[in-house]
Amino acid sequence: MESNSPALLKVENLSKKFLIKKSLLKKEFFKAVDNVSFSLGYNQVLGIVGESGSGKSTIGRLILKLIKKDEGKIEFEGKDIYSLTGKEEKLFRKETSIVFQDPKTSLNPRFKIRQIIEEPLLIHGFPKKERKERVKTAIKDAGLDESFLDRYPSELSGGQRQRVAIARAIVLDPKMIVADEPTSALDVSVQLQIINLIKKLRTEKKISFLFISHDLNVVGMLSDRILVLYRGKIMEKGDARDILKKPAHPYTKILLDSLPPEHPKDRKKLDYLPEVYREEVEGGCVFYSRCPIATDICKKEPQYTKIDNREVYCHFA
Ligand SMILES: Nc1ncnc2c1ncn2[C@@H]1O[C@H](COP(=O)(O)OP(=O)(O)OP(=O)(O)O)[C@@H](O)[C@H]1O
Repeated sequence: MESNSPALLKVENLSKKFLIKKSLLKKEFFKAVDNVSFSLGYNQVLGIVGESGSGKSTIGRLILKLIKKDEGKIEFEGKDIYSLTGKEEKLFRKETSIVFQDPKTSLNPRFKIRQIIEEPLLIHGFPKKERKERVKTAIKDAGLDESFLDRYPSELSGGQRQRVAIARAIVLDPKMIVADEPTSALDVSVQLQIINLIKKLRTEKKISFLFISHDLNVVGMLSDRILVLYRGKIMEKGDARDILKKPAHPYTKILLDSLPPEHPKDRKKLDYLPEVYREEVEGGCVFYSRCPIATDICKKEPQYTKIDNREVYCHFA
């Protein structure tokens, strides 16, 4: 079930496959995103969680039109993003932005911080005076003082660099930011600072975030709703607190149980879970081979079951 607030972003049946092998006789594709639907409300944080390769970044890139979808529909403020042209397209680019995992590689090392933050304003044709003001405001809003503007990325710590990446992402006053593993390259204490900064921007600037992470603990700290992804498919989506308190899908349970033991005391670590229990079955549940509770019924693909405020891809939900 989606939230009751009107959607800023609405994604319906989104799919994307990548060509992985091509020979004279046939082409082989890999389904990175498989029939995914969700929405993101105004001033909300939606967490997308799943292990490496589950399709999280591909979803992020699809909704920002950085890559092309194969199937499905993506609406931003009620408009199909693939039908935008001219001014509307430009506005969409202005109102959406991205923060990547590693600020070391995402910031141009030859640019001063001032130039890095100013670049989107130049692209969008802002006059000089306004550019200057906006750059100052953005760096302050990202929690750094103006003295950083004359430095280079190499002179900054990892956390400071990520603040610069965030300043650049907010400088055009976007409505939505895709934050793709923004804390994964940082130490735990710095991670918390960045999470708090995102919370602040959401509250004070009313920015919605699509927060992508492999770490359910991190996602749980700031998301209103969570979408759990496995091999491109949604396993479970719903209210963050509900999911963290009572995960309904066996995969979500594994993600929760594999969090460090100092998190809720009663979590036992499922070290005994083998990676693969059984052979995959074509046309069956995508989690079949790794599911601790699968039975023969799981050789058939499950439908999404709606329970309370949640949708779960499991025969046993
Ligand atoms: N351009 C591409 N060509 C071929 N395969 C791709 C391409 N981009 C992504 N993939 C594959 O699609 C799958 C999903 O990748 P994606 O980066 O979305 O996963 P992820 O959940 O974000 O994981 P990670 O955190 O490791 O990036 C992976 O198996 C990846 O190898």
